[in-house]
Amino acid sequence: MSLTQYGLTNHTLTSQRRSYWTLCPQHSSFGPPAEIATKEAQHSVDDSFGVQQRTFGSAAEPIQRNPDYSVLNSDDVSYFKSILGDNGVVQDKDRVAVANVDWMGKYKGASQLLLLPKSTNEVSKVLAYCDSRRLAVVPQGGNTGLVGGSVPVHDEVIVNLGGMDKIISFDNVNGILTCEAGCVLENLSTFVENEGFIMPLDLGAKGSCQIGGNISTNAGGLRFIRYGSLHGNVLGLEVVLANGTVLDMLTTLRKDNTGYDLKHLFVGSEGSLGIVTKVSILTPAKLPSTNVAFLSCNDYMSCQKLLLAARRSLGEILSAFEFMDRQCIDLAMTHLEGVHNPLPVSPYKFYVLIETTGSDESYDKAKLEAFLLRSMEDGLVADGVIAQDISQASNFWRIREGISEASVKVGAVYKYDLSIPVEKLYDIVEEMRSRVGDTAEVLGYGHLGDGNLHLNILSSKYSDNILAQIEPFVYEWTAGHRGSISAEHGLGLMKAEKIHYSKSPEAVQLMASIKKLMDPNSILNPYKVLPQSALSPEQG
Ligand SMILES: O=C(O)CC[C@@H](O)C(=O)O
Ligand SMILES: [Zn+2]
Repeated sequence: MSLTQYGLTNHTLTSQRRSYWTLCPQHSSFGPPAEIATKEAQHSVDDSFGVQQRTFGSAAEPIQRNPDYSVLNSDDVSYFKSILGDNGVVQDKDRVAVANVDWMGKYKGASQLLLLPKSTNEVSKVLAYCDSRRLAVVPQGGNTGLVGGSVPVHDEVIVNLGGMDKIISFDNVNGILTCEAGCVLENLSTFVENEGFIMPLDLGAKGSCQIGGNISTNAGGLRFIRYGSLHGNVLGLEVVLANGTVLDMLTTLRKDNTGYDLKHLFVGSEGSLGIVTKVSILTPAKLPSTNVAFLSCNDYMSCQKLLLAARRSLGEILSAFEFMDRQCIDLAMTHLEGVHNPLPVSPYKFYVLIETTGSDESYDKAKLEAFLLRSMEDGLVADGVIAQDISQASNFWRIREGISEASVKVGAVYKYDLSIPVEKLYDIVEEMRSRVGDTAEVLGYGHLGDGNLHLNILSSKYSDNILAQIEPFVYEWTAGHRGSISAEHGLGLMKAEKIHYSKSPEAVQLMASIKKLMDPNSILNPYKVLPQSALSPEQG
């Protein structure tokens, strides 16, 4: 038995990951890619503003607009212009339309106003005003989310942070970056790499997503297995609260046990408690040797065993362990340009991408090669290839990172982002396949090393029938296995009413109390994260 392509050249694969979701050319620092934004309109029910929209992928009836919110008027617009200037207040229908819709074309609001603040002070003035007028606000970063969290549901004012994109400082002794929230992740990556460091997170949307949005959604991504979550890597934040108060928690200290660590409230609360305006984040040292292998396995049990073996054999140099089923590879080959299957000889059931990153090139290579040969001898790996150069490594990553992008090209996609104990993780994919039969294609992939499954169900168009096969089954099954219905994408609009599948009534009630304390007029990102019933005035 041997690897299809075996042996590494002297290439060191350091910056092999390119960005696949690019900046929106029209708006340079925010919004989904323009071609996606245009295509999105095909799925929307109604393109006109001010009409209640129905969003797809949720079995629930459309959420009614809360009549307690004020309706935007011309005095409001004049006030915003006095704070942000004419360029910071966008009413142009085409530009607002881009910000109203998520990149999948699934969630679409009816806002008539997009605000582009350039400083914390401007965000503070905008929020203080909106709070006093009770105008609802949706904070927005790169708008690459998957749960409808970053677009309005009705006529909320959109506050996009893309204009706040300055790097404030970099401590190159400790690797601590301080920057504004609107910095695009890929730009930060390039910046810190030039200083000899890397960002602790990496995701397919890096070319558009912004660090403030990453923090607000507690984005996980491809480096989680090695560097852990943003709760660990974010050292400090500056946040503007709903009433305009600026909360300065922008510490760069590694250790600080003075009272409650409030920053954690804003990591993952999806802009519902405040708007993140500045960030300090720990960046790990960039290591000189990176290797990427693309492998196939005949069954899911082998993938699991391979993960355990990788943890044991590769230890600290393991930096990614991603898996995808055959359906994902087929999808990627059909819809992504310029990629090829590195293992085309026979179709396997599962594919695994393993990356190692370390400081000793010959040691790292030898370790990975020995591990792969042993895994083949043990029957865990059916076939495999180690990237010989940067372009091969890019191709491997392009396949894995491109699945999400390819999935929206089919027509309709129902996306679920689940944490499930690894030994059960693929069971739900198979059960889902037998439920939907040939009415939809079911894909399973994700961050196996973190127990995070991305379950995508694809069909040519959205249908209530298919949705009824999926929900509530997917949530009940996950809850029954003590999993999480949102591993890394957040709850947004899609799952706000489903939180009870993963959190106890007491926990939801405490969250609602925190929300009411911090945003008593409920202006920040309404209809998202928490169920409407928990936030009603009668509750608490
Ligand atoms: O689109 C999805 O379902 C997953 C997106 C992203 O989290 C990924 O890991 O590729
Ligand atoms: Zn993911």
